[in-house]
Amino acid sequence: MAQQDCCSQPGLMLPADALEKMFAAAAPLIRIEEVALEQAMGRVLAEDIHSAIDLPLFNNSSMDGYAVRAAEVKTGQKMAIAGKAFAGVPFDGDIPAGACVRIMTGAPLPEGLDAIIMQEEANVDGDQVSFNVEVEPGYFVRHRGSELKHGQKVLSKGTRIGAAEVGVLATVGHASIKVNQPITVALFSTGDELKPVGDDLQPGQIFDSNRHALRSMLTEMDAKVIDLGVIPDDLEQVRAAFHKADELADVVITSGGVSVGEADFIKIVLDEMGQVNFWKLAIKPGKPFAFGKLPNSWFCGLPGNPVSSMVTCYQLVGPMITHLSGQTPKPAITLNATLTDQIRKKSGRQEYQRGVLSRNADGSLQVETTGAQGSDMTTSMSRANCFIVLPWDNEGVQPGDTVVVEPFNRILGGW
Ligand SMILES: Nc1nc2c(c(=O)[nH]1)N[C@H]1C(S)=C(S)[C@@H](COP(=O)(O)OP(=O)(O)OC[C@H]3O[C@@H](n4cnc5c(N)ncnc54)[C@H](O)[C@@H]3O)O[C@H]1N2
Ligand code: MOO
Repeated sequence: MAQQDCCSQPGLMLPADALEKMFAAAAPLIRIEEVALEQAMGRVLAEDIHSAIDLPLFNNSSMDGYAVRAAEVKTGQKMAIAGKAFAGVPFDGDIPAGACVRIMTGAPLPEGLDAIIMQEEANVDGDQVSFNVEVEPGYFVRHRGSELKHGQKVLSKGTRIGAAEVGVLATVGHASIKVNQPITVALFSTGDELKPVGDDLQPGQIFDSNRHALRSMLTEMDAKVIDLGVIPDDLEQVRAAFHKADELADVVITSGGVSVGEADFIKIVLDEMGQVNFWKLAIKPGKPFAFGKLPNSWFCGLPGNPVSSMVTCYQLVGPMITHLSGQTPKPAITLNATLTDQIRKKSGRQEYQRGVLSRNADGSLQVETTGAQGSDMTTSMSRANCFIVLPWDNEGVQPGDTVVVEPFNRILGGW
């Protein structure tokens, strides 16, 4: 806060301060339900998960080969093969002294044997085998409980369940789990100029692209999106859309009409129906972002310029949805990279330039901008794989300067 008091635009917050205010205003919406493992992907755990079993559940072989008593193996000396052990079909016969068991990967280690010799080191001769190596007890054995003990915590409440977590849940035998209900978002675009994609365009009209891009981003945030379409620049219709959205969802998100123009009704209706917590931030693009409270929901008003709407959705709505969903946030990864081109900038707003991050032949990271950075240029987003983040007090950077980059996460098609 001290920074912006000094030099950024008076009264305008930086994104980190805005997020702090949003999180302080809105408590997580914890509504627990039980879902089957098949429906768990993308949900947030409402409980700690403990393993119901030791893992591995039994001593088993990590190689195809021969199970032996390590002390009995002498290089080149023949041993009798007492039988076979397969994954799912254990060997349960007697194993005379000096004998071994043919074993496959994942098969339970027969009682009394303590090591595995891989088959590449074995020389089979009828029902006997000799080995090229001698081994210690435990060799190529995966021991019961070596990964996890029964009752041990494997996943924490607040974890977003991704593919790896689904794998863990299945491994430890959880067929269903308690999760938080998804955050519902009602989304609409505003603007007389906006036509549905695919319609014929009259002079001055454009396709409503923001709603599609934002719906896609929100879906990647694991929100349940209620798409309310395009609302014309008409105070009554904007008001009606707000009421409907507020009835339906936890969060209402609009794009457009949030600036200072004569057809910008968003802030007027927010003021009238609820409260404006803040409006305008010291960021570029995305300055006119609005956050507030409606009777039943939280409100985020995104600027109409396509890039501005996506940047504010990523930088502000994303963390807010994570917070509301009860998820433990993962820290954003930032990297230092050498800039290849010049960026002109004035002090006052934190900028999110779109960049392409790559590795040089010498192994160092470099980043170039996607070119012209107009906030109407959607392709500047699709060509990028990162934001080049220039702090509010930066006054331009030159080729060869080190800059901070934020690689896109899955919400923008990244990792
Ligand atoms: N006098 C000022 N004018 C503007 C300011 C300002 O501070 N003073 N801020 C500028 C900035 S920065 C932005 S960002 C925009 C945001 O304005 P709005 O949120 O009111 O957006 P609109 O005026 O409705 O639209 C802006 C632009 O984006 C196009 N648009 C809108 N919705 C969509 C959509 N769903 N799909 C595709 N494109 C969309 C719209 O046609 C306009 O071209 O205000 C500046 N003005
Ligand atoms: O914030 Mo506006 O997004 O600079 O075009």
